[in-house]
Amino acid sequence: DASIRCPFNLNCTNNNMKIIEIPTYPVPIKFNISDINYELRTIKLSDPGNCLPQLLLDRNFSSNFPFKDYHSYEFPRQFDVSFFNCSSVVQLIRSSNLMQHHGTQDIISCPIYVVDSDQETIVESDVLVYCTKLFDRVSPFSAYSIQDNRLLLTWSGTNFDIGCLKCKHKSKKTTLVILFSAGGIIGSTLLLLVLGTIVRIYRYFKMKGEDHVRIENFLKDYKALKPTRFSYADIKRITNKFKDKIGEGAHGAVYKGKLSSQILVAVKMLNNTEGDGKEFINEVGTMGKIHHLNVVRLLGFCADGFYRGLVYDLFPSGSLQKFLSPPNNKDAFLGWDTLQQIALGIANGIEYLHQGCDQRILHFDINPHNVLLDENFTPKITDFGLAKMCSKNRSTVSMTAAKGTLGYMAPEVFSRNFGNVSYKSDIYSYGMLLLEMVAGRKNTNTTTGEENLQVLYPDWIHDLLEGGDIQIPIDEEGDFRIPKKMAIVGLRCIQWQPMHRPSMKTVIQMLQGDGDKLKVPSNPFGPTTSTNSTASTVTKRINFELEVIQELD
Ligand SMILES: Nc1ncnc2c1ncn2[C@@H]1O[C@H](COP(=O)(O)OP(=O)(O)OP(=O)(O)O)[C@@H](O)[C@H]1O
Repeated sequence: DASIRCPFNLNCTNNNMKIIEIPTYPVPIKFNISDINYELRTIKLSDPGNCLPQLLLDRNFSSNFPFKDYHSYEFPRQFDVSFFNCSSVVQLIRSSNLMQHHGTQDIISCPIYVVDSDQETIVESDVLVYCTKLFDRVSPFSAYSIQDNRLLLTWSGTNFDIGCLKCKHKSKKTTLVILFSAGGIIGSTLLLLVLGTIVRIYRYFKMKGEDHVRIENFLKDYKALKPTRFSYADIKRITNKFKDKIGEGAHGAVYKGKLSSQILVAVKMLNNTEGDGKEFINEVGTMGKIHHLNVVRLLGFCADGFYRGLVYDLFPSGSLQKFLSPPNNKDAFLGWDTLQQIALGIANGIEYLHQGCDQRILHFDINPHNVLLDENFTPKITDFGLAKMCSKNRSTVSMTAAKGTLGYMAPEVFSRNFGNVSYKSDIYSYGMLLLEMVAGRKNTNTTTGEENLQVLYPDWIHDLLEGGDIQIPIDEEGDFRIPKKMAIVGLRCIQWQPMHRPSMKTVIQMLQGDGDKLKVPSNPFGPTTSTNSTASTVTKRINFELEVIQELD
């Protein structure tokens, strides 16, 4: 009766064995049926693998188990049994050559032994000399039945009858006719279903695969985003004992190195005698938070005793300074399109520092040494030792010391007479950098010796813009539009009054436009101004004390 759920399945094997499959946890259990006696209501079961204890070892029998042990008198009766692992016996017997005498083949194929838990010894023959107890169990079968591989079970309720029948096969012809008529429809439906399922499974695993890759990449990036702390020993290993020096800055030497992940890095070791570590804290604190295409990534740092180091991505092309080519050096000239892209990249980086983070970051040392270029000439702003974080709501910052590099330092940073220190001070430095990119040379006069360098107002730019005879690097196309645009933007950025300088957002818009409508700002020194009439002072980065300026814009 289809409405009655059968608590077991019966099957026949090819060699006429009757198999009963009964649900158990975690997988169903299968027995051979050796005999059924309807008068006594007994069924004899055995393990096809001839190792019933092993078969029962991992199974749990629910209360719905359809049979009970014939040896039990009340229902439901449970037996306390103990399982033993006697596999070590086999080795013992093997080594003592007792195996053949005692026919130990059965023991080898079935090393698990079951006894009633209250039985004191399990040694029944001299074959079993040593076993390890596995565990005690409550079992629906007695130890005696299990160990004999013969379960004699009984049932309550209606009788059932089983036997193995030979299935009659229909003739091939009939089968073909049926197959052709019904199979046409069913087959195509099935085919569609199968195809649909395959596509779904494929999509599912593809999506899962993509998810997995996405998560892995995210975790990798997330890990990489946080700067790692290295010990001095790590740094020595990374730089191969400081073997390859690639440069020297005001605060220490820079070495080439390699992380274990094969990533090439630049390691800047700060002079440990210098300062109170403020620049180090500044750089790690600021750069650890910044992630932008146009800002160098701080991969890690070292603060180990007196040693302080910073680990960055390596940019083998070096700094932008190397690519500021004088007009007569055509080989070093990058071309105006590339220079414009570099200018835009730096502007984007500064805009991000000014607007893109929770707090506004003022760099205070934008200059061509502090812009590194990757292999695609993508600029990366670096050197955050002088950077300052401030609230975006405040337009000005207080400052106890002038800081920056001369030639790029805004007048208000140099002297309070020129106005308030603010994000506009970075705009000034950027403007100077732009003009140097146009001219292919520095806006400082080195002819008077290093100790007496002069900062020049680039009034030659006005000559250029007014069509004067001024030398700038020339492209193959001889197109002056880009250098002209960059020059006008540069001039607007270096206005003396911070309020007359544009924001980085405007700078980016101006650089992205074709520049036709850009107005040239007036020359603050007038047409008669000599290049030597502007402020001059020492060239190195200066850091002398000034009054605290608490200005409001
Ligand atoms: N991440 C880097 N990849 C490749 N070269 C680098 C890297 N960082 C610095 N350098 C090179 O190392 C040299 C020294 O750099 P560093 O930033 O210490 O000094 P600087 O910017 O030239 O001067 P200062 O520290 O006074 O501003 C420079 O020539 C620079 O090109």
